[in-house]
This record gives sequence, C-alpha cells and structure tokens, in this order.
Amino acid sequence: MQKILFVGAGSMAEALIHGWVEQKVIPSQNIYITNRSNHERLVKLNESYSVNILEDNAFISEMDLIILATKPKDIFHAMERIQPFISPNTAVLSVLAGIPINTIEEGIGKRPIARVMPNTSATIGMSASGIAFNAQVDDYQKVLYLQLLKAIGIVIEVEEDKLHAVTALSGSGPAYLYYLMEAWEAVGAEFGLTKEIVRELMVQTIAGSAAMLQSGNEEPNVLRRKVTSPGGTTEAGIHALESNRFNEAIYACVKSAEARSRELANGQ
Ligand SMILES: NC(=O)C1=CN([C@@H]2O[C@H](COP(=O)(O)OP(=O)(O)OC[C@H]3O[C@@H](n4cnc5c(N)ncnc54)[C@H](O)[C@@H]3O)[C@@H](O)[C@H]2O)C=CC1
Ligand SMILES: O=C(O)[C@@H]1CCC=N1
Repeated sequence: MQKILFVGAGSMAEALIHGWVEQKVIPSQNIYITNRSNHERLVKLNESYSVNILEDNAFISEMDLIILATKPKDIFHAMERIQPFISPNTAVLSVLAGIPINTIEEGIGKRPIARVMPNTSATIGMSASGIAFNAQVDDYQKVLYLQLLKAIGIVIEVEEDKLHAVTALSGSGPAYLYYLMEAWEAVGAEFGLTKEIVRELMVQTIAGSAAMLQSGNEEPNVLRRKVTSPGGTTEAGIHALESNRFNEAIYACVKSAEARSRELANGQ
C-alpha cells in the first residue's frame, strides 16, 4: 500500500483520515500528517487514528500521494516547504477551496494533480465530492483517485471551473443544513419540546425527505405539493418562507459562496 502525506491536519484532513481508516481503504500506518506549527493537533490525530507524524521533511520524497489540506491562503507557504523534497512521481490531491490546479503546478511542478471538493460527511462515508484532473493524470491513476473518493461517499467528475459551484453547493452545503437545524431546534425549544425530541424528529424528517428524493422519480416541487394541503399548516409555513424571501436568501447564499471561491482562486 502506498504512503500518503496530509499537508495540513485540520478538520477536512481528519474527515478524510477517519473515513479512509474506518472504511479500511488505507491502513493508518501508511498515513503521515504534518502541520505548520500545531504539534498538539498532530499528537491528537496520532492518538485517535494511529497515523504517523512526519518528523523529517526529507521523508516527503518517499510519498506516493500528497494531500494538500491547508487553508487556501496558507498553501503558498506549504508548497515552498515541500517543493525541494517532493519526488517527480509523487501524485497530488488538493482539497483547497478555490485554488486552481495551475497554481499548484506553479508551486510544485507539473505532475498528476486531482482537485477535489469533498465535504465533512467523508467522516462517515457520506461525502458528496466533485473532482477535476490535470492532463498528467492517466486513466489508471484516475481510477485510483476515484476509488479513494468513492470510499468516502459519492464522487462526480466536473470541469475544473465548475468546482467553484460544487464548493458552494456541496462543499459548504453541510453548514447551511446545520444552520437550518440550529434554527429548527431553537424554535422547537420555544414550543417546550426537549432538544432530544426535536433532534430525533428533525433528523428523521431530513433523512426521510432526502431518501424520498433519491428513491423516487418525483421532483422536489411535486413532493412539496404532496405535503401542502390547501388551507393547511404547510401552506401557512410556505407563505411565511415566501414573504421572508426564502428563495432569494438561498440564491444569495450559494452565489456568495461561489463568488468567494472565485476570489480565493485569485489569491484574495
Ligand atoms: N472544512 C470543510 O468542510 C472543508 C474544507 N475544505 C478545504 O480544506 C482545506 C482545509 O480546511 P479545514 O480542514 O477546514 O481547515 P483547518 O484550519 O481546520 O486546517 C488547516 C490546517 O492546515 C495547517 N497548516 C497551515 N499552514 C500550513 C503549512 N504551511 N504547512 C502545513 N500545514 C499547514 C493548519 O495548522 C491547520 O491544521 C481548506 O483549503 C478548505 O477550503 C474543502 C471541503 C470542505
Ligand atoms: O468554508 C470553506 O471555505 C470550506 C470550503 C467548503 C467548505 N468549507
């Protein structure tokens, strides 16, 4: 099995490590992690997943795959650090929002590079990931990259430029849903329901609605209408959403995230 190094050991790195180790896709002894300065964090991940802490930059040359998982603004410093050690054959997978493949090629040379936008549900094998490749990735390597991503959820190949939209929809998407859930829990509490009861009802409602959409041939608006009795409770709720400009809020949310991804691409 190949050696894999995570450059940047934050939330997304942990989600991928958790998913891959749990799904037995990569043995933890083959995984190496490094950060700029937060050694405590490395020790914590070492204790939780038995992954190795990279002790010596010279060892970077032995890696088969390097995963770039710093914040976008930190990637330039990180690439400067690894560039002198990285071997010509080492493949790269970037999960950085916004950062284009050609920026990575400029930083660490032309080599097989996959730009991926996963989400934190990778932790439980439920990521929805988008992926794009540079021309150096051959068909055999493509299959390997896709296998890695499929082990932690679904993966869809898109044109590189469309990864900005994927980032705004499914990369950030879990946060929008958690935000909705926070509001749902708060209003449930106002009705005097316990947090546990609201949580159970809400999780099942969201999972059930997603499963209905996934298993049937019906569009969301058809499913919505089936819930909405004329003069009933849902209609009253939907009217309130409309008068509070729900659609506009969702458009603004996703468009702002997409625009921010494009800004990150330009180093802003
Ligand atoms: N958190 C999420 O839901 C998702 C994040 N991403 C992308 O993943 C990347 C990481 O995000 P998070 O894990 O949330 O951030 P984070 O802040 O939790 O982790 C980033 C890590 O990089 C380390 N780091 C900073 N400079 C470094 C350097 N020069 N060399 C090595 N390590 C360095 C930091 O110490 C930190 O541990 C970002 O580029 C983000 O766009 C992509 C999809 C989803
Ligand atoms: O907020 C961010 O920039 C990253 C990318 C997608 C999810 N988190």
